[in-house]
Amino acid sequence: MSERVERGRGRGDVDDYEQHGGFPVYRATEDDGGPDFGRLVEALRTIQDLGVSTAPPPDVVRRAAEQAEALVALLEPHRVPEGQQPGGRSMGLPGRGSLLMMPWTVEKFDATGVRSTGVFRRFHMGGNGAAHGGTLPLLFDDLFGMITHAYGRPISRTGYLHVNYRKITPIDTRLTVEGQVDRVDGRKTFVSARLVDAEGTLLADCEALMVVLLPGQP
Ligand SMILES: CCCCC/C=C\C/C=C\C/C=C\C/C=C\CCCC(=O)SCCNC(=O)CCNC(=O)[C@H](O)C(C)(C)COP(=O)(O)OP(=O)(O)OC[C@H]1O[C@@H](n2cnc3c(N)ncnc32)[C@H](O)[C@@H]1OP(=O)(O)O
Repeated sequence: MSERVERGRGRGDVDDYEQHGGFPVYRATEDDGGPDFGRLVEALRTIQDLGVSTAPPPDVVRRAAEQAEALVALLEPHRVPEGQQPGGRSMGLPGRGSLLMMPWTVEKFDATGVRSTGVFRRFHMGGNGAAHGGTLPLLFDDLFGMITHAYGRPISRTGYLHVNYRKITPIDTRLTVEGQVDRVDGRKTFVSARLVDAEGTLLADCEALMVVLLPGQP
C-alpha cells in the first residue's frame, strides 16, 4: 500500500491533521471495540430490522421495551467524545461498525478507487421491496469520503451530490458500488460511482464534488 493511501486510511502522523480543516483528530482503528464489538453492532442492526418488520403482541412489546431500556442503561455510562468510539472507525467491520452507514464490506480501497458490496436491509426499505431513496445518497456520500481518503486528499466535505435512480434498488439483494476520482482542480475533487446488481445491471449512478476544507473550517 502506498504511503499516500496509508495516510488516507487514517494511520499517518498526527501532523497530517493540520490539513484536515477544523476536523477533530480521527483515526481508523482495527480492534478498539474488542472481540465482541462486531457482534454487538450486528445484533443492533438486526434489532432495527425487527423493529420495522414485526408485529408482536403487547406482552412481547413490553418485555422488549424493558430489555431495550436495560441495554440503554448498560451502555449509557460509556459515552465518549467524537473520534474515540469504535463505531464508524473500525475498518475491519461492515460499515466500519457504524449504525448509520450501510453495513457493507469494502473490497477495494486504493488510489484508483473504492468498491464495496452488501445488501440494503429491511430497515432501509422505502416501499414495495425497494430501498428508501434517501439511503442511496448516504451510500454514495460515504463511498466518496472513502474515495477521497484513499486518493490521499485531505478530509473534504460534499459540495453537491447528484443521484440518477435508474432502476428500483431491491432490499436483501447483494449489490456492488464502485467509484473513483475523476478529476482534481485545486480544492475540488470530482468523483463518480455506480451501483449495480450481481448481473451488472445499473441501478443508480452518482457524481459529486468534494471540497477540501480550509484551515479551521468545520
Ligand atoms: C469523517 C472522517 C472519518 C475518518 C475515519 C477514518 C478512516 C475512515 C476512512 C474513510 C472515511 C470515509 C468517510 C467519511 C468522510 C466524509 C464523507 C462525508 C462527507 C460529507 O457528507 S460532508 C456533509 C455534507 N456537506 C456539507 O455539510 C458541506 C457544507 N458546505 C460547506 O461547508 C461549504 O460550502 C464548502 C466547504 C463545501 C465550500 O465552501 P467554501 O466557502 O470553503 O468554499 P467555496 O464556496 O469558495 O467553494 C470552493 C470551490 O468549490 C465550488 N463549489 C462549492 N460548492 C459547490 C456546489 N454546490 N456546486 C458547484 N461548485 C461548488 C466553488 O465554486 C469553488 O470553486 P472555485 O474555486 O473554482 O470558484
